Amino acid sequence: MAKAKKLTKGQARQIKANQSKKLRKSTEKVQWQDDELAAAETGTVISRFGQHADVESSDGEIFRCNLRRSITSLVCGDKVLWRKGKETQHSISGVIEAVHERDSVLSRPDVYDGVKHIAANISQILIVSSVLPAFNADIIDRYLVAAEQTGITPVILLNKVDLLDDSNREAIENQLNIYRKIGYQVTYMSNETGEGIAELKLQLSQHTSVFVGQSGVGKSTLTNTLMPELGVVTKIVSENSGLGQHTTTVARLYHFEQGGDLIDSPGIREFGLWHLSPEQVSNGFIEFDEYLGTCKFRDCKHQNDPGCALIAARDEGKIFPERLASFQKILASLGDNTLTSRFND
Ligand SMILES: Nc1nc2c(ncn2[C@@H]2O[C@H](COP(=O)(O)OP(=O)(O)OP(=O)(O)O)[C@@H](O)[C@H]2O)c(=O)[nH]1
Ligand SMILES: [Zn+2]
Repeated sequence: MAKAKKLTKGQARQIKANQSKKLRKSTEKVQWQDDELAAAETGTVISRFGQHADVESSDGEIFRCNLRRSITSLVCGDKVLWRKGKETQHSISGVIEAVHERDSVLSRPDVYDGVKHIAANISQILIVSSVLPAFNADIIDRYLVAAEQTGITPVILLNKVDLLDDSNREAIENQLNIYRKIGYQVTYMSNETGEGIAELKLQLSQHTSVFVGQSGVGKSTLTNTLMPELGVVTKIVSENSGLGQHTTTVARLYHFEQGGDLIDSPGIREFGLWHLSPEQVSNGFIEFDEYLGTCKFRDCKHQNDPGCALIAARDEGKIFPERLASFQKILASLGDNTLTSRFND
């Protein structure tokens, strides 16, 4: 397990730099008055809408808040210092004063800002795969790369195991065993039979999680299985906010009954299909770490290049051929944007 959690030095540095930048920004600009400081409470942003955000107080009440102008970045999952307003105006009942340092942040490329943050303080990314649509290790690898880049622990779920049969079982199990050997946790489950659901509930408690994975693997069904009351909650928030449909497109944090939180939005579900750089792809294959940088040529493309350390490692049985093939395929696909272009516009 330890291996799956490991950050490359570059990733750790980047995360640290981003975090201290963020903290500096949020503390520098806030001029605290003593009475304001005394009245400030800690809360969690459960949803962000334009200039407003819904903050959940420590006792579980939800307050719609304005943001201090000094706050430059605020997303679902952020821990904040906030104050109740003196009176409620236009359903606004508080002010967010400052944002706590983030443990992690999910981001996506953005044409205007370079990078757009979408959710903070996630501690676990669950990559959902399934038997139908057909199990696809290349897509899992893309999600793993994206997850490793954030420093958040990825876990692999195989959903719809009720559809495993003699025609597909062996191939899928072999592939998933590769991930286990690399150090990833893999859970088999089914919304249909309930297999693995109890195990999954345990896995979700103590964490703020997101479900990612290609369309049709069963993310919505799974969310409903775990949170049958979710439909009701979404409806209440939509009605109160007056923002109607928009509320379902922004990220929102939900609590699991048995403990643990889920942050969900269509944007988050597509995480991992966004553009990746060759460096991110290399760092995302964690078991390649010790071989990277040791190829004969510095600009080795790891395809058919002479003296490629990755190819040598594969030939010596030190890395799985399936993973190297997948790595090569992802690298080769970075030029053609068929998978990423619709998320980059
Ligand atoms: N046999 C079987 N079918 C399932 C299971 N879980 C979900 N499904 C079915 O798979 C289909 C797709 O499920 P969704 O939950 O909509 O998938 P999704 O990942 O949310 O898809 P998007 O919303 O497009 O991202 C639905 O018809 C579900 O009923 C399962 O465990 N077994
Ligand atoms: Zn190489």
